Amino acid sequence: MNNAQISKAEIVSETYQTTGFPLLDDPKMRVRNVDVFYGEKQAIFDVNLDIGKNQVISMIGPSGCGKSTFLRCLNRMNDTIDICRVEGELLLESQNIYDKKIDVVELRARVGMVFQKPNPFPKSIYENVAYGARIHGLTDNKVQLDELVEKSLIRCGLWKEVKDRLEEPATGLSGGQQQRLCIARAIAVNPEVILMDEPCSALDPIATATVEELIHELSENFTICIVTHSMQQAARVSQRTAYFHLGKLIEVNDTSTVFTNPEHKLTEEYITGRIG
Ligand SMILES: Nc1ncnc2c1ncn2[C@@H]1O[C@H](COP(=O)(O)OP(=O)(O)OP(=O)(O)O)[C@@H](O)[C@H]1O
Repeated sequence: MNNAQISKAEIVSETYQTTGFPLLDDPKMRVRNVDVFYGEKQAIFDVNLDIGKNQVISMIGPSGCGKSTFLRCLNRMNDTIDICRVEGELLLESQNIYDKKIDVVELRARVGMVFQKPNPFPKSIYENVAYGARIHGLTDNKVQLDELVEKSLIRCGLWKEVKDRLEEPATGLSGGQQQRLCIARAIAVNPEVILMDEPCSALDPIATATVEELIHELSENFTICIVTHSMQQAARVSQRTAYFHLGKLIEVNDTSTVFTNPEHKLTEEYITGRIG
């Protein structure tokens, strides 16, 4: 066992009684005592959370409560912000993703990310999907790469719409198509977890419905963490919901429980519209 791993005994010895928060059997990711700082200012306070395998978990809460900051911890995207410092333990399976030995490029292939605004590369539709597979050496030849591009686009429901224009610039697609292309790009490298930061906020209701359906389908094979401002969206797409307030994780539970029978007064105030 190297330093990047915590022992099985340590994990097994955790219980709701010793931790004070709900634990899952065999979670995909474990977050323990995580604090995040921007310079002197603390944005996340002692967050503990288990993220279930092949589940969708939503992060909700008022603007500025730290949802995106927390999401970005899960694939070390915060490393790209100079003044940001993350403390605590974040495990993917049993590997500490903040260990010095971790290759961040590899980590971000395992824990992919889809952003608020669709951000295709200024390249062709084909190249957008093929790019990651190429840099990670996932295919041996052009035929395999073509197959991977096709499979990824089919999984995102985009193949029929783009198969005759694969060499055209991705920026020529509609916003909703671009976002599905970004999801195809993320899944082409076969990630285990996909992080989505308000993936539908720039989309119209029809494109939103398509992406939500896609999230539902993808959750059969991937673990998905989604930040959303829309409680309806959280209710539609996720099995679990985490409510954040002023940098603290106030409550995490089955989505239906959070929305119908929240444990904490702050959660109730938020879902009933008294905190905005
Ligand atoms: N790059 C940064 N530098 C300094 N402070 C930041 C930075 N990014 C976020 N913050 C601060 O961290 C806190 C949490 O912000 P964050 O964007 O994570 O919240 P959020 O819940 O995702 O908000 P929103 O719903 O408005 O997107 C806020 O006080 C914000 O001002």
